[in-house]
Amino acid sequence: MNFYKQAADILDRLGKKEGSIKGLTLGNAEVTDKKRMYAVICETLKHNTTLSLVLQESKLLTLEKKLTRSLALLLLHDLLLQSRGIQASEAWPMKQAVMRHKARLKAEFVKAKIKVGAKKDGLVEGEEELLLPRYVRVNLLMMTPQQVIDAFIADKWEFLPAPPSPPAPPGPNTFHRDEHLDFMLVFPPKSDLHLHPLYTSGVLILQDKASCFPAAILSPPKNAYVIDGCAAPGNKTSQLAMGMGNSGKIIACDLDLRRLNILKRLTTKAGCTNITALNTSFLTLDTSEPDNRKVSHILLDPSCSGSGIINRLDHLVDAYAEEQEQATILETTTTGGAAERAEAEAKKKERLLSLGEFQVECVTKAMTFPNVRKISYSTCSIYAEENEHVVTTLLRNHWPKWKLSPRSRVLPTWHRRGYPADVGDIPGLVETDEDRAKVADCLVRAVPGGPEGDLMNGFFVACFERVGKNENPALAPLWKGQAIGGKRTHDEMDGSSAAGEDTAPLAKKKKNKKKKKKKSKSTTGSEGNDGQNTTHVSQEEEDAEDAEEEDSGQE
Ligand SMILES: C[S@@+](CC[C@H](N)C(=O)[O-])C[C@H]1O[C@@H](n2cnc3c(N)ncnc32)[C@H](O)[C@@H]1O
Repeated sequence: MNFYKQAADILDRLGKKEGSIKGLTLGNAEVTDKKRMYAVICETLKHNTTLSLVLQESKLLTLEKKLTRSLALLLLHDLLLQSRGIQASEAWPMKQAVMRHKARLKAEFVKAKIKVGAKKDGLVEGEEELLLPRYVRVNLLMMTPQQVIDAFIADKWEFLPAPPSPPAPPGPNTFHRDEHLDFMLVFPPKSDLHLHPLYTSGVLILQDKASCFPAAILSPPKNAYVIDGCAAPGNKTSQLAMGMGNSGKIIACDLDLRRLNILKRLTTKAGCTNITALNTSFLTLDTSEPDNRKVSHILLDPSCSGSGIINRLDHLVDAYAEEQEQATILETTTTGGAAERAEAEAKKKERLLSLGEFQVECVTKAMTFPNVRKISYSTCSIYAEENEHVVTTLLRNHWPKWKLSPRSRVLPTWHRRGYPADVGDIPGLVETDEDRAKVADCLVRAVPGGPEGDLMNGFFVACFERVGKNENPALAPLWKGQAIGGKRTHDEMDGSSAAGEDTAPLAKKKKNKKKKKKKSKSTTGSEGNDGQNTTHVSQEEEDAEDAEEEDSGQE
């Protein structure tokens, strides 16, 4: 099939949410030049607003009836943004259909750029994401934050003693430590550290701040047996290994082999030696297996809608899908449009409910491990259906055997908590607005973007703890009668719950409890970079892209 026709077909399928960019390009057996296809699709989506404006103002689709919207966007992309122009024979009627209007299209493009730029503070499309700071996790297995700070200062970067106030990304060539996570440094938006020797050697890990919350909250002690149930591409797994100083054992499960292979490469690069990667469903793990019986901590970051992600191409796909839908609706009658809209809404609701069911299933499975004491549950979704509603269902089904960790153990200084209005009633446990507020206070949320947002991706974390044998179930919901964010109650400190662990940032952890020493167990394997570098998307870039930013796991 003609390259552009195939690309147009992929754009149409993306618009109908029939797959992900990677799945439909890199993972598509019918595509011959996968890297070029991936690049063209990404670039067209990035410039979609401008190109759509050109399409609209030039009336190209009315003048050239044979062109479809997606094909026109792709051809406009190459005509207007690529120096080599449209890569097709001059005799191809679709190329001719566009070239007939070349002068008009170029003029509309100049106007569209100004219009789009003016709307977005002078930024061109796709760049608003770059207003987010570049968060960098220092890999404590290799260096201390201070060593990294010194290296950047020696490199002529200015170190700010405190984050800007009011919160904003650091200015050009300045950086600072994060105020909530000790191992995190914050750089200006657009900082490209991919070629920095500290990045290439595995010392710096480019990971969104919110994505560091779950492992920091779970905070398994040294020598623990831990499962990362939906682990790939592995940023949180490597953060767990870092916090545990490579002791104990982490079983990292993922259903998707391609993503699991990325996990192996990235955790090997990060110097992690206590990870066993399993290409299997977390839901089918045998809880009676000897290692699984020893598991005390489980991190669950299951597939979700990814609606909180703003610095990935996913949001461009969402915007494109929405625009496609609007374009279709405009072509229908008013009644038809309303019906289509209602259908789209219903589909979205259905999808969220089904994701919510899967997420409840994952945490429920985690609760069946005989010795598990603490489970962190997270999503990069902004929707209550995947967040507060999931937590409500789990508490409804499992209290008083399981409870929520109180705010004092769940990033106590983080300001953004769950939404009380989205916490559901649970007879005997959550019945009043006050109860709802207290449940919500145990939960962590991050609002995507800025300046009203938290300057990171949208995120949600809840932490469940098994109620200890000697605990009074009536006191189990720790928010009942307890000052939120205050000192630990006697009940929390009696050692029978999972409360014994501190939840301070991992870098600060200093324990003097006696611990049995265990040898580090198996590794992630020794797969190195497979060296398939190409002009557009190298393996390294793909891995980094997968791992740097959280994604919906729908790929
Ligand atoms: C949101 S992503 C995880 C991101 C990862 N925690 C990280 O920080 O890099 C969700 C992952 O869950 C995986 N997944 C979905 N269903 C699964 C299952 N039943 N068992 C194991 N993994 C699953 C997907 O393949 C996807 O890689």
